[in-house]
Amino acid sequence: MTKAAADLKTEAPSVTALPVRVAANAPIEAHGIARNPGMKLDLGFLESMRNVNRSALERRVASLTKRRSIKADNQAAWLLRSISLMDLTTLNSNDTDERVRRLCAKAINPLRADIIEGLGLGDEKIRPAAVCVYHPFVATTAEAVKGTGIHVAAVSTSFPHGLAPLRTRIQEIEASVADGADEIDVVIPRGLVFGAKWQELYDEIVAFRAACGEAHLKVILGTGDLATLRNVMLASMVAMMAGADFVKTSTGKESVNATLPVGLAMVRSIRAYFEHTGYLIGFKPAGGISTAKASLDWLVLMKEELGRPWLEPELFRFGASSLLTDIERQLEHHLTGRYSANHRHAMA
Ligand SMILES: O=C[C@H](O)COP(=O)(O)O
Repeated sequence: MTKAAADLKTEAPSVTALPVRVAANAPIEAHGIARNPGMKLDLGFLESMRNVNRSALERRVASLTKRRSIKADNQAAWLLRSISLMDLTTLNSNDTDERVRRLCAKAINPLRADIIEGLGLGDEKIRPAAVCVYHPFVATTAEAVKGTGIHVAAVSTSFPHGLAPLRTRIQEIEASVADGADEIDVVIPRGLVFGAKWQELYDEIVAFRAACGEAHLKVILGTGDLATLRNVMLASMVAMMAGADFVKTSTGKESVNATLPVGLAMVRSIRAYFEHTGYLIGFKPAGGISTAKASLDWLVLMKEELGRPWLEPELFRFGASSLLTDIERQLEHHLTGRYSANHRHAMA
């Protein structure tokens, strides 16, 4: 077994090997993580959330990404982990069933045979956690990944702006679930945050969660639109109180997508919610994460701020359309010392 393959095993904590503090206090079930049931909207708790110190968050991010970088020797294992934490995404106006089928084929076999062999992965299946598509491609995706363990994620609720009537947005969720989506990424109407309409936002997300049924709910905040980090933290908290399984940064369509300081603000909200309720909420940075190095920075942030459980697909995902290409190139470089052209790592 090569070092990368061995590291993959040692770097692969299971949810049964959680840090004591979490295992002792949180409702971790034998077969996974207890689903967040949500709670009543607690405006007093929101009020008690302190103002966010942006420069302190930026300093923390700088120290995490500079001083706690992953050693070169371990990078291959961590990059393999980044693949397994990925929602491999296509959200383009020119998506077609054929493109989506090709993307699913890539998800099922994300690495070239020579890279798998070079890393000594043997039968170890390294695959993205989910394929993420628009509603019209849910059925195609569900059919293409059937039996592989890859989840089917649909962006929903009038993505990316969330401005259709509520009933329409709920029907969209129901339609995606009926077509085979087991994860639903909803967007919030940003105006509800600007207007501090927390009750309305909470009620909408509760309705989204009900429409999801067993499908897991990821709530996209559109953080690049939210103007302040305090808005980001408050919107994250309302989403979790309303029963979100994950909070997600961005649609990939805002002018500013996932940034580490915003991610840190959301991660701190996840910690506050955990301390308040005992429930572990997932985090999905998405939009503009396209380099292997960026993915490692996010993993360092998660490990240092929330701990090992958030390096599992149950609690962490990258939403990314082109990250896999760069990771494959970096793995090839790790093996050969050379970079190949992007076209050798075709996506779809
Ligand atoms: O949810 C995922 C994002 O839309 C993907 O954004 P990206 O194309 O910038 O990777």
